[in-house]
Amino acid sequence: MEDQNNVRVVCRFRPLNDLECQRAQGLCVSFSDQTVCVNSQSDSAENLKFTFDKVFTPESSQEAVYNFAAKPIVEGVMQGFNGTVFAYGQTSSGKTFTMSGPDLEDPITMGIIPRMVNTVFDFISDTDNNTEFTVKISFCEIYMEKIKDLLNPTEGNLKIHEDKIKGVFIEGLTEMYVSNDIEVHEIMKEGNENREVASTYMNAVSSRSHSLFIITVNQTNSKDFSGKVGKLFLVDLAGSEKVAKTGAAGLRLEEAKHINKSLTALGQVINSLTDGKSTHIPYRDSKLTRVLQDSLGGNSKTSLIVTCSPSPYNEAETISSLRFGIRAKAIKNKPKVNREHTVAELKLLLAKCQEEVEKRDRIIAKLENKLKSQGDSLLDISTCSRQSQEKIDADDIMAEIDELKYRLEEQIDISKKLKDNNDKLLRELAEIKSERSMMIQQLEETQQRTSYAEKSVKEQEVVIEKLVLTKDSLEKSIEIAMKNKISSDKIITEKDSEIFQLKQDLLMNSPQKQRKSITFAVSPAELQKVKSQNSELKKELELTKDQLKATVKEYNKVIDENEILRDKQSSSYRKTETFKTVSPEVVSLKEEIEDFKMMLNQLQSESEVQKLQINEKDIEMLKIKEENENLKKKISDIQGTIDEILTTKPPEPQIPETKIKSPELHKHEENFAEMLLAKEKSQYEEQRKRWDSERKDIMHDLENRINRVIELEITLDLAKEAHRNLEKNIGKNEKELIAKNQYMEKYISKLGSELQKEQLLKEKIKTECEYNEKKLKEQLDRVRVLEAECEEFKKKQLRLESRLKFAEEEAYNANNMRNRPSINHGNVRKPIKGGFNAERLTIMSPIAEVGN
Ligand SMILES: Nc1ncnc2c1ncn2[C@@H]1O[C@H](COP(=O)(O)OP(=O)(O)OP(=O)(O)O)[C@@H](O)[C@H]1O
Repeated sequence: MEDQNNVRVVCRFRPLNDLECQRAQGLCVSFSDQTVCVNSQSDSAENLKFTFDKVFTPESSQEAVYNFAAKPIVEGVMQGFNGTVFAYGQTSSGKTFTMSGPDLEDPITMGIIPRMVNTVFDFISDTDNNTEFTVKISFCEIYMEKIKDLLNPTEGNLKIHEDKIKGVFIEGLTEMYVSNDIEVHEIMKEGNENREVASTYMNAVSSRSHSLFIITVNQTNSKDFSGKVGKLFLVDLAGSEKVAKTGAAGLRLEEAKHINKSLTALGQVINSLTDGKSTHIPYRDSKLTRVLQDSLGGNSKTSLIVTCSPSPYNEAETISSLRFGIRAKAIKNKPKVNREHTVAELKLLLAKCQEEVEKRDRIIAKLENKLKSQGDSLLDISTCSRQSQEKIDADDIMAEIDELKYRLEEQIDISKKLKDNNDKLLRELAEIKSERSMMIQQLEETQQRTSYAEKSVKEQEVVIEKLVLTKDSLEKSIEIAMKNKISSDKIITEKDSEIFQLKQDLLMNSPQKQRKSITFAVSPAELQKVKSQNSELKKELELTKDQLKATVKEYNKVIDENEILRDKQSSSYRKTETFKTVSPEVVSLKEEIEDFKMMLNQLQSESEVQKLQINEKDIEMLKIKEENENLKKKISDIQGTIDEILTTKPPEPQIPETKIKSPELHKHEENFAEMLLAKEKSQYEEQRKRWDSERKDIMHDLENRINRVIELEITLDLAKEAHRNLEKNIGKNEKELIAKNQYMEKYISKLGSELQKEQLLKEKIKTECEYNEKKLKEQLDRVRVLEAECEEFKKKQLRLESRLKFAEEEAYNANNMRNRPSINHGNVRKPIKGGFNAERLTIMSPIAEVGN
């Protein structure tokens, strides 16, 4: 039964919402039964008219929409056709409202899907009990080009496949057997909770994916074992949206891009299907079009509900949706009943054929016998004609028998194949079972290892925490030690400079100033004071040094002068000697005395100057005692010489014996000589007195100087002692500091090495941790893989079990064709016999098992 069938397209307008009421006044559309007229608000645009199979106004009920747009489709499904109902429209136009409705169980507001489910079960309950039904449901969504199983959300990226028997299908999609509408509602609710929805400016609960609700109805007639299967696709498309209006950003924007892209692909498929010239239909451009391949231009009865907003605010989107609907209306599908030839049905057919063959064989045999008994002569024309007629019949029958034989052979082949397949499946099942037990064992081992690894990771984490704490405290200690070291270094440097300064001062400074006891631990103010004192002492020392130099210079000068004086004295002495020996030369002697006097005067004046100079310069002498003694000795020599000179009587002038002097002349000469002598004597006395006083002064000065020298020597000794003490103290402190420093350095190096060790340990633990984490991750991944595999195996096993049971059932059915007892396969399949009306809403069976 094949027919060309256009896609039924209806259009539904929803009431205005709050946003639209705020944005614009009134409606932009007017309706008739099948026509929508868009009264464009913009001056440039002309009014547009669109004709559909039906137009539903904002006042239209859910039931009305269902009855027109969906009920015929579900009725077709119950006859073995494939059916599709899908809703298309801009975001917030009412697709979900139309397909699901706000309440699945509210008879007024429930949408197309729950109504269809009701229709399916109504149909089953209204059918006589010779037909057995199984109803399976699947629920998935296409979100960002990935197919997610809403009944098993762990399956997030299912693949689409196609084969000759099944057509296009989603591999691995969960199919649940259901036996009543309440179960379906429960499963739907569960699936809806897994859907991707989000709030946008346009819709508080906007679907961000295309959802597909699939109902598969299998029916088998228990009389003729004929079977048929109808598949119903109920599609709630995601809404096309203008990003500016919905305010989509980030993930919402990505979703919007995918939604719009797949809807464009849908539009292109519809264009290609309807333009009359395309040879290629781009079904593979998106998952949506690929899944809906049969619904669009294929083996399906399809209804499209275009949902629209009547507001001028959404005029452009409404026009676009209406255009889409108009194009879709032109799609022609080729729906056909999906018959299923069960083994039982075929065997029944075969048995019938065999019966017929046997019957015919019997007739032929009878005829042949008759022929033989009557002989060839009895054959007349009429017999011939009857025979020929019978022969024709027989030929037909033989042909039919041949065909039946051929079909029988085919069925035997199929049965054989099924048996082989069954055996293979059994073997697979056994393998899977053993594999599964191995995997469970592996899983247990892995879990054990994982728990060990977790435990060791925890322990290591504790160790790391402790180490981190130790490291922190060590770092703090090091910090403190470093600070101490820095301050110690600073103190050492200060002390070094102080020591150096003090050493310098000690070398240069006057001991007097250093009498003060110098302690090591001086305050900065004291230090400053000491420094200033030191500089003063230094200055004083410099001055003293200069004075000493000057004194030495003067001393040398005095010595030189004394030398001159002695030379002069000796020359005077030599002259006196000459005077004694040469009395006749009195005149020249007088002259010489005059010279001498002058010289003495000069000496006197020079001595005066010297005295003045000595008095003026308060020079301190740094001379060792020997030099003083020498000075004293020299002075005493001078003194001796002077005394000698003074005590020595001048030689009496010798009168040459050859020349006889007169007594008056002689007396006169004697008087003159005495006078001269007295004068000279008084002069000598005077000079001696002066020299005495000078000597006294010098002696006094010398004594002072000696005292000063002694004093300086004492000060020097004290200073030396203080220096020694200081050195001792400094040495002691220095030693302490050095020891302290060494200790600190040792401590720091120890801490450093400990820290290094800790860091190495930490690094080691870190790498171990990383390694363990990696291992753990690997193990977890492995566990996950194993779990997934296990899950997969479980599923496979279930599928195999169900297939096996199905095959067993089929085999059993085949063996008990005529007297078939009813089999209840528990939770694998849920065969529902037609006419179960009384039980329908009262029995709440457990959610059916997965099947494929
Ligand atoms: N015919 C209607 N009567 C009353 N309210 C409606 C109707 N159609 C839609 N609504 C309301 O409009 C809002 C948006 O509807 P819905 O969520 O079904 O839009 P949608 O097309 O599925 O949007 P999206 O594409 O964003 O998922 C909902 O609050 C819904 O209840």
